[in-house]
Amino acid sequence: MTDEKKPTCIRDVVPSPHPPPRILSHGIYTIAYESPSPVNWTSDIRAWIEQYLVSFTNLSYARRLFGEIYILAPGLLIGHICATLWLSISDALLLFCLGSIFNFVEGHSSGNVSHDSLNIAIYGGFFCAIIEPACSRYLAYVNDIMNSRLKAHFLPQLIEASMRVDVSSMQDCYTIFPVRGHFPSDVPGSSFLQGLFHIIRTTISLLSQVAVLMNAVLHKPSPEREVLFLFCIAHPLVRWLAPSNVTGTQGYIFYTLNVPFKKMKSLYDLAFSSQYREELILNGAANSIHSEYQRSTEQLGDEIVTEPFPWAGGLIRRWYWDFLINLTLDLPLAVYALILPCRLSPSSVMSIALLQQATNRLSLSIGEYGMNSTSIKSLCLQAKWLYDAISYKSKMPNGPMSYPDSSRGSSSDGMKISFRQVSLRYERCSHNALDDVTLEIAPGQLVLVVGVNGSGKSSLLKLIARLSNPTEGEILIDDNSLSTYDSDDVRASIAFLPQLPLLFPMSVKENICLGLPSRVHATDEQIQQAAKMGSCTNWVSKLQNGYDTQVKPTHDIGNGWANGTYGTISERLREELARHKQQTVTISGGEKQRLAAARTFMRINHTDIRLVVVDEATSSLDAITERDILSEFHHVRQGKTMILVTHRFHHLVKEADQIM
Ligand SMILES: Nc1ncnc2c1ncn2[C@@H]1O[C@H](COP(=O)(O)OP(=O)(O)OP(=O)(O)O)[C@@H](O)[C@H]1O
Repeated sequence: MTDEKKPTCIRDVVPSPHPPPRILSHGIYTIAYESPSPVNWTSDIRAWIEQYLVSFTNLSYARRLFGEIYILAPGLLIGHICATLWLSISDALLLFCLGSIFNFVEGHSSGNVSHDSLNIAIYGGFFCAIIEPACSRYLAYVNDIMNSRLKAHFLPQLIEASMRVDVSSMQDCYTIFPVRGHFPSDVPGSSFLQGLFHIIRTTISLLSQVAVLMNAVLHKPSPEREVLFLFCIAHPLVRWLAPSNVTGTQGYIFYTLNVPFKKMKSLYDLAFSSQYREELILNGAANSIHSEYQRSTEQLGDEIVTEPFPWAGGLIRRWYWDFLINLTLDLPLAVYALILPCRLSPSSVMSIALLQQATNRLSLSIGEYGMNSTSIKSLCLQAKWLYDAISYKSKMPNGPMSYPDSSRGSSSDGMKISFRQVSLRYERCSHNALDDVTLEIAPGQLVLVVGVNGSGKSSLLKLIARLSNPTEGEILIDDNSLSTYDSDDVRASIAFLPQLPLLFPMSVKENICLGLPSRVHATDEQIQQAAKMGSCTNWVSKLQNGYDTQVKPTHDIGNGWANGTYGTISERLREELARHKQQTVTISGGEKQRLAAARTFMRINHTDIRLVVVDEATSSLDAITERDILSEFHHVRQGKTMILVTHRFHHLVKEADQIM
């Protein structure tokens, strides 16, 4: 083991093979984006084909996901498709009805009137107006049910996959589970489905509107037809070409190194977050927060702090794009009059009115299309991410051997542990946490591990539970390499009481029973016995709901929106909200350690434990409780190896078989 606490980890700087990004400034923020590479037809076409082929491969994931969703809710999905199709064409139908009404007005002025088409247009318009909200409501209803079914189907699979992720890989959780969001609002598969329907709806909607418009335009005499045609395509074309921001259509990142701003952000968190309040008051810092904030504000001055999003200043696309968009949308009448000054007739005016309506609707549809930039490619990727996440394979695969196995040398006295020149270096660390460790622990031994802070005691114990693999050397359990065993079996044989035990957001009872195999259903007596061994009985009896008290409430309540503003609720509703809030219990450090000890005893009492590890788990306990708990561990030692890490070891020296 290394003897002294070394400096904290540093990240190795790896030179990037890519050209440096382009940099923009926006107030306190620096914006970095990649410039589009110059056009190189051969490589561009090859890249395009490669991309297409990749999308094509990923298409199978999308097909699979869609098939799975169909099986979950066939009737609802078909209903969803029908409602979406109707909503897709309803704008075009309305446009068609409007065109018919204009035709009627035109015909009226030229004496060529058809009342039938007028009736159809009026009834058609009414029908569309009634059906559209009904479809929208039906879709909202279907989405809710679909989301519940998707959650019930995919979340257990994702949770199972997540539990296969080892400790160090879990730090990249967002890379492994890009489909995972906030519970319960984000539903795996839902954004895929919504994206798919969005593409269907906007594409059909745009095509049908353009078709209706073209049909109207093609019936006009030349050159009126050409001018109208120009207007028809000009606005959609400009909107399509216009970049969404000043970096073009490129993605970008932004960051700030502004010191006063960062300080203001921290102070803001301190001022409004409940977790710091007690410490702030105790440290007498509560009164200085606002003056510190004031000072940082003055240092920051008039700097722009608005985050650089495309709709904020500094990132907005060049002014002429907006000018062109408005020109093609709002000024057809003026341009029309300019080009055809002597040709204006009542019929032309009708055409312009129709055109104006149509371009407005088209503009809305294009805006909707652009707002959600889902593409078939990204849908396929989403489906791939979901299935990749579900089929995640651990970086530390389980070995084939079950544990314990008496035919392979597992003694009934407990676990035998051997370290052969083991070193451990954590990822992105500059120094070893353990250096060339060789040790031998016989079955049933009581071993004390002592050492200065940071010398690697906890790391050594975590290696035995295979929370990480050694960088060098080998660990043997019962004379076989640890990696040849099924890690779940080995962990099931270890009761590990960690240094900083965590309480889980469950009841006291569930906290004690966590870790029992699902086949074991603990009775109240068994729970109370474990609690007694962990010295919990006294303080649990003082809790309002005893063993059913929720530790760390989940706070699954909240207030909604009123007139578009969050949180504007009356005093009466505020009281009602408070009434449903779960009571928060304050648990001291020592009580946490007792509860964790009770959990360990529960495992020891009801599962086949062969190694007990207690990693400085009594540091917050008073002397009497520490003695009681350690003597309980002593009572259950039979048939188990036991490793204790402690700084207060003198009274244990007599009983220890080994001191490391
Ligand atoms: N997950 C981790 N990632 C990176 N470095 C770590 C990690 N865990 C521990 N270390 C580093 O490894 C070294 C050994 O830590 P470890 O917790 O094993 O020491 P310890 O002897 O148990 O300390 P203490 O007595 O304070 O509990 C320390 O330098 C620590 O900073």
